[in-house]
Amino acid sequence: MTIAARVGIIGGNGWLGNALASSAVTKGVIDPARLVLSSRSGTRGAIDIPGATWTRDNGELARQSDVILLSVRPEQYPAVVIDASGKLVVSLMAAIPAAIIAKRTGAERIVRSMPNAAMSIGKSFTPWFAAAAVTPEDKRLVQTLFECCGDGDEVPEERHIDYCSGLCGSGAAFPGLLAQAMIEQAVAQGLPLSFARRAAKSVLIDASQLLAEHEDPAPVVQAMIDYRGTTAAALQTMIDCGFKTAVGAGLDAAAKKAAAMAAGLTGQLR
Ligand SMILES: NC(=O)C1=CN([C@@H]2O[C@H](COP(=O)(O)OP(=O)(O)OC[C@H]3O[C@@H](n4cnc5c(N)ncnc54)[C@H](OP(=O)(O)O)[C@@H]3O)[C@@H](O)[C@H]2O)C=CC1
Ligand SMILES: O=C(O)[C@@H]1CCC=N1
Repeated sequence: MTIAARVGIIGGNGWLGNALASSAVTKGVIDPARLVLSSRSGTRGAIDIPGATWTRDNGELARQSDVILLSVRPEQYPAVVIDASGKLVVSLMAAIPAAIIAKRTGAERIVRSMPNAAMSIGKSFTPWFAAAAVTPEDKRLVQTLFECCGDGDEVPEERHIDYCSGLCGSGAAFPGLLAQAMIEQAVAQGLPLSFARRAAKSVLIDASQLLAEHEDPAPVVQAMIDYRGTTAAALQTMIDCGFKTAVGAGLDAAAKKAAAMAAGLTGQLR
């Protein structure tokens, strides 16, 4: 699908906004002549998108766009004042509820999404929630857009997006934490740092592809436990030490942080 609508991205020079814009143009999904990007400072280190229009004026961007993506940080959103009445607004922002976006923009067709940092390498799985007024055609557009940078899927309730702040948005950082823990342990055992880094990254980037062959990771883990060897000992000990509890607490913490960020901004978002 190519997107015929005019698309505007507020925060188009940022990590996610710029990744989405450049992937959509590179894949031929958006014609750069129908793309407007805004920021306060200009392109500033962003990937150049020949043919796209840059502006510092979000009002102008809104006037020139049928679909408006909000890709500023939550704390920057109070300064973004636009009239998007009758338009589709797609938020990439953590924390900010759809009702607040609707009230501030005048739009009824609101989508909230939760990408992750891997959008910059075309590998973000991006869940999205659509408010009641969003049309089936809007939904196809949103899914097409997110497929430019990986994949996506609709979630039935808005609260799932806040939960996905941890599962999907923050989740991209979890393998790094596991790698770091493995490296620190290996170095403590006297292995050279460069060796430990190669070993941990190989496990997390290459060996993890074992999962790609299975829809459900549970049989992969179970097969290792059933083998009753060193891997089973490692896995069971990690589980007994609270691995699953720690993961659950981390996911809950991300969702709670999203709620706290939203509550902290309430006064500024009237
Ligand atoms: N990065 C991530 O891993 C994830 C981020 N998100 C969400 O995505 C959103 C974007 O994040 P990310 O791309 O990382 O953020 P960045 O800080 O990289 O990008 C935000 C951009 O917005 C621009 N900006 C700020 N204020 C305005 C304004 N008033 N008008 C126009 N542009 C403005 C900034 O540029 P300038 O200073 O030049 O104006 C900046 O480059 C956030 O809300 C975040 O919660 C969600 C999931 C994962
Ligand atoms: O860390 C953050 O706040 C952003 C939003 C969700 C994931 N990353």
